[in-house]
Amino acid sequence: MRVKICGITKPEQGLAIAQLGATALGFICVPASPRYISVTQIQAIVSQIPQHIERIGVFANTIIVDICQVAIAGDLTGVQLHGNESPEFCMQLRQELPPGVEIIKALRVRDSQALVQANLYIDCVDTLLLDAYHPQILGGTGKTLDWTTLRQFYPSCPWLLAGGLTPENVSDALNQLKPYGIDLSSGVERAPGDKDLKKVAQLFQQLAARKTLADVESNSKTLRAFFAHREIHQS
Ligand SMILES: O=C(O)c1ccccc1N[C@@H]1O[C@H](COP(=O)(O)O)[C@@H](O)[C@H]1O
Repeated sequence: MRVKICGITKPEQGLAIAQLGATALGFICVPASPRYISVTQIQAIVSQIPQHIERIGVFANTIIVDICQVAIAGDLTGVQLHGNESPEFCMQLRQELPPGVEIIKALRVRDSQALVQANLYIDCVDTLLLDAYHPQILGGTGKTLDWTTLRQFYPSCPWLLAGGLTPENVSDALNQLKPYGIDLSSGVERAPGDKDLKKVAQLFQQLAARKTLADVESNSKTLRAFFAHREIHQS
């Protein structure tokens, strides 16, 4: 599963989080956010982490030329659009970004209308991300989504679940939904931009425990099928 830890501001925390198992690190490029970092700070973090870790810049209502400049200078593998970017904007951005840079469109889910809106983006982005709606704050709110409204959400492109995920509630969320990946920020923090490595470790322990359980279930299913098959052929 893809696991993005967002709002990294310190190189040593970025490296530790990558070593704990994150597949992607997120950098907030939204000046109003308490987690905002400059492209120079992004470069300092990126220089410390292994090349296979995805590097996602988070933008909101930023002009295309500025997104591209940060994507290139920061050696980003993807950009996350967390504002009111239209499908046309995403298509235009695709033309301007270096080839292979992932476009993730975040939708802040206020009601089921947001899920209808998601369909409009499927052909112009690589991945969707669903976050909670907050009237004043764009992201990093710690608010959870109403997961029951997402049970029928099966878009034809990969999607990430975000919004108030924590080591405590991640299992509950994944028992209800089957996203392609998850994205956490404030749920693994001591303060905005200051990640709590103990919480990050707890998160990966939870995910590992779920994987072990799934492996055991799948092995016992295989064994049951094997013995059933043998019984038929021996009788
Ligand atoms: O984290 C921020 O400060 C932020 C600011 C502006 C846009 C997006 C932001 N973060 C994104 O918010 C979600 C969920 O965060 P949380 O887990 O509920 O704290 C995540 O996708 C971040 O990329």
